[in-house]
Amino acid sequence: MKTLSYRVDQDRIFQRVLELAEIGKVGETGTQRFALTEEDKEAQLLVSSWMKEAGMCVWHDHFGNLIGRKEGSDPRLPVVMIGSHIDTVPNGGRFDGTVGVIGGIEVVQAIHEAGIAHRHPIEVVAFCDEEGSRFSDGLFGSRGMIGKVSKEDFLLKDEAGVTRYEALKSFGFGMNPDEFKKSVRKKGEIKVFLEMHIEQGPYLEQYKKPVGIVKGIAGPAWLKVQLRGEAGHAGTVPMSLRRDPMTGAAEIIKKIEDICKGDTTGTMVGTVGVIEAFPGGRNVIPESVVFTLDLRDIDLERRNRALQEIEAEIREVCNERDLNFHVGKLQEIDPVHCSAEVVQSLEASSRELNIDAPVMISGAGHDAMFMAEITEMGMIFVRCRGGISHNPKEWANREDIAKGTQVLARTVEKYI
Ligand SMILES: CSCC[C@H](NC(N)=O)C(=O)O
Ligand SMILES: [Mn+2]
Repeated sequence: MKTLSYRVDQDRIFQRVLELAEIGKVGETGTQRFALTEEDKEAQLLVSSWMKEAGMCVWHDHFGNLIGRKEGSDPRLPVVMIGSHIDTVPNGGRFDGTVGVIGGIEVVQAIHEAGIAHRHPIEVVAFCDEEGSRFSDGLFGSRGMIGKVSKEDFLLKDEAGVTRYEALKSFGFGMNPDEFKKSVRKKGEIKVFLEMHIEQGPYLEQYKKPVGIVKGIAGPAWLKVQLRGEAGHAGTVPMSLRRDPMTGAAEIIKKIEDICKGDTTGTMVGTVGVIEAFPGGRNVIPESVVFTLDLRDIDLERRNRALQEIEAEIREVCNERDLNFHVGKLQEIDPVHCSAEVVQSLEASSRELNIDAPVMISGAGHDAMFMAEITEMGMIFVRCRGGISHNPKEWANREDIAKGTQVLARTVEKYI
């Protein structure tokens, strides 16, 4: 069946992924592009040029989302939207997010170059600040697009003390956070949201499949735990007299690992990615220690029970060690299920293309989680080597990315 999927240019996709990765390059194969930075601006200009080449008009909404739109025969019809992100984690890889934006542009470019008529408008979105690397809460652009961003979200500060509001206000491209309400999309405005993304886990490689179809996305809870004891001289204070928040943190972090490892389903994961000590002297018992916790599960009840267990452990360890503590919630996102109808449509597209794509769960979070609140949502996964992600070693091969884009194209064809 000669469908749009045959027009996907795998070399053009792969070259664009590698070209984009040169912006914010770290070492040989790493990338670091935090939201609303100079690197992000350079990347947005490059991606905008590809969107225009694909026949789209391009603009930024007031949440900093980069949007390309190709009109159909009836502009009043709801949008067929494809999206992901181009911002990264610190010292990240080259494929996380970019594969979905570049793959989406490729689908529209194939339609444009083939002169394929379609009724619905198509939009490709590079969502702002998906990773939350700069302002410590993620999925900002997609949360904003569905109207779930508060004024406080604009006041979050980066390490230099710059607020997200100031970063948006000064980024250019006509965006203005004072008018963010104008950029909110309502239920009914979008017919379907599709996101293609590297799996960022080992499942597809383990089962030797190039592509997967997502049926559910685990929900992340992000916490900031602060422990306070008493600073002292590393050489003179006997161990029995110390109120050391670092050893308290070590005991708590080990208990977090035990709680997560104790989950027999294997879907509960907990990560302490950042830990800082004040004042941070090698011969000073710290006065305070701050660490982050990223706790996820596909089952909301199980995740919240684990959170309660962890908070009880924090209380117990701090009582025993005479430490003060504060647990702050940075973000809590519920797990979501993908639209059954879209999952079936993606499965049918894979079958029609003779691609054996298993249905699976996503441990990583995605912009699709929030888009599911206002429209039917589906996700396509692309195999990545060793399941490695959030790491300069991240890699997906051009054939697998092309297969994922073909499934995306075949499915988009059914909706436009
Ligand atoms: C929950 S906000 C951060 C989203 C990020 N997403 C990906 N795909 O890496 C993650 O899963 O860590
Ligand atoms: Mn990521």
